[in-house]
Amino acid sequence: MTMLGPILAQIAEEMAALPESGVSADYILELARIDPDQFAIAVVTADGQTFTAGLSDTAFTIQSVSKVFALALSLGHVGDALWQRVGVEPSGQRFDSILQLEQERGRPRNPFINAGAIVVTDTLLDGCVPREALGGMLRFVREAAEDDSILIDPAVAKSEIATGARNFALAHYMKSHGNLVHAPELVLGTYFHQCAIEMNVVQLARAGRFLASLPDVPQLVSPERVRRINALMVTCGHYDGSGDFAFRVGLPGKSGVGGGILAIAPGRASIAVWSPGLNVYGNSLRGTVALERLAALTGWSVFG
Ligand SMILES: NC(=O)CC[C@H](N)C(=O)O
Repeated sequence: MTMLGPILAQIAEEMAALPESGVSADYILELARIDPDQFAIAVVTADGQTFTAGLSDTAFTIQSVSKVFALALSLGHVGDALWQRVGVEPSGQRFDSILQLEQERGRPRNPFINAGAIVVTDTLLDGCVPREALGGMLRFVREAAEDDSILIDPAVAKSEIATGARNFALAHYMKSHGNLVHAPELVLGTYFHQCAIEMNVVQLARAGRFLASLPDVPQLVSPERVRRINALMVTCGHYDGSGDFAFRVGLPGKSGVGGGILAIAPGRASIAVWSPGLNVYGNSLRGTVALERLAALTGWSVFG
């Protein structure tokens, strides 16, 4: 799409002029001190072109966007057996809620809330130590992005361990129901490091190409699994804000509390946005508005 350059420039300008930018995540100290007004967007299209606007060189931790890559990897390891331990329904609750876990006997609603992602990471530790599991995860995203420079930010992982009491509560609760095989400390150590994978928007958009089924990119997952991951991104990718995101944007998407969002226009483009200020659901405020504008200006909504 030839007009994409000017469209992205226009969106970046509009985002800078928005009266509000939201608040950076406050429960992870390393994220709390990041300026919430920053903004970047990158779009990789089916013909292999990359378009950007804003701070497209600035790296951020992908946080919960990593749940998409972890899910793809886990399905490769354990296949559909995963769905015995994790559901495929939206939770309608905050990303770190413990509420449904007791009612549903330690089986998380879906793989994109924290509890579900912790189970997914547990499966990645079968037969290996955390270092190896993280190595496998990094290899996967590097291969997806065709970029070996992608790394983990250890300071953010460490900072999250320091304030991770809620995630420890979720892990221990699931362990009590037999839905965690490995020790909570090992699973969460791995999970926090996977959340601290650092990328800029170009790297993230490239890493998402396999989900958009773009031609001539590494196809790391079968078409059937790509379809299902996209379905879960629509229904669960933004926690209790998933309905709002589908309504406003109309693309499969996954957000992270670092302010990144990966959005997929199937067959057309892989899109990454970043703006650290969050809305009430804990999803990037300007990132969501930017995607809403992009979908409106391109007509890329999957709902026509
Ligand atoms: N929404 C998110 O991005 C949450 C990820 C974050 N690492 C956490 O576990 O709290």
